[in-house]
Amino acid sequence: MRLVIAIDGPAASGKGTLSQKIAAHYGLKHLDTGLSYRAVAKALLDKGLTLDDEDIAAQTAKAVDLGAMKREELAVHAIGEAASKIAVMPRVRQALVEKQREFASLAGGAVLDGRDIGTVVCPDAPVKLYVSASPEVRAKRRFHEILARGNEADEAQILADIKVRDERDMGRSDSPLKPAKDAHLLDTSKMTIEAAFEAAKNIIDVVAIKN
Ligand SMILES: Nc1ncnc2c1ncn2[C@@H]1O[C@H](COP(=O)(O)OP(=O)(O)O)[C@@H](O)[C@H]1O
Ligand SMILES: Nc1ccn([C@@H]2O[C@H](COP(=O)(O)OP(=O)(O)O)[C@@H](O)[C@H]2O)c(=O)n1
Repeated sequence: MRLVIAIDGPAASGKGTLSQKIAAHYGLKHLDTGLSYRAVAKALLDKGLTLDDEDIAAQTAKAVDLGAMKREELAVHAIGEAASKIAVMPRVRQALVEKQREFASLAGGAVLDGRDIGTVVCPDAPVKLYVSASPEVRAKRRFHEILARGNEADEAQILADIKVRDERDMGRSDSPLKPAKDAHLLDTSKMTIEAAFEAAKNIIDVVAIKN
């Protein structure tokens, strides 16, 4: 069966963790589309280039190789912030969405996670999940994630940054973050990773049986 699973949600809601578990369980490839926006931002920052020139950002986006993106290099907090700034640019999105759709058309199906997978990248996906959690819970998760990597972090600052990023991601005119009309909503605020995975599996299995 060719199963495409679209997973969207705000920063640190747990969509990446859930996507990896779902991909492993169903034997599907996984693409974290956030990394592609982060790769553009990092390339610009590394070269000391401005984040607000759409021509330069779009050229950089065209050169992104989805197969070469490394989470360890791109998971830095500041790169996430910069990514959401270049992600408002339509021509950056166009270049990256083209590559993401190509990935989604992989023979055996795939799991993609991001902000616009169910609404723009794969609007025909048979399974769409919208993963959320309160800003406070998400800030705490990201805070512990940074500490676990051996780095220092300020939880209040992370919460403030998450709120600004939510506003930017939900408020932009091109492909704003929102649940697709046919998305299943999964609020993980009070769920463990395992409980969120079980809830997602129950939703996906119903679709998988029908197909
Ligand atoms: N349901 C959950 N309960 C507790 N921690 C979680 C849960 N889901 C994810 N996490 C943790 O929260 C952090 C952010 O999760 P991640 O999957 O990277 O979020 P996103 O991809 O939405 O940014 C990670 O450290 C992850 O282990
Ligand atoms: N499909 C996507 C994925 C990410 N993005 C942008 O890229 C930024 C970083 O995404 P990410 O998924 O890596 O961020 P986290 O949720 O891991 O913090 C987001 O804040 C969005 O602005 C997007 O616009 N569309």
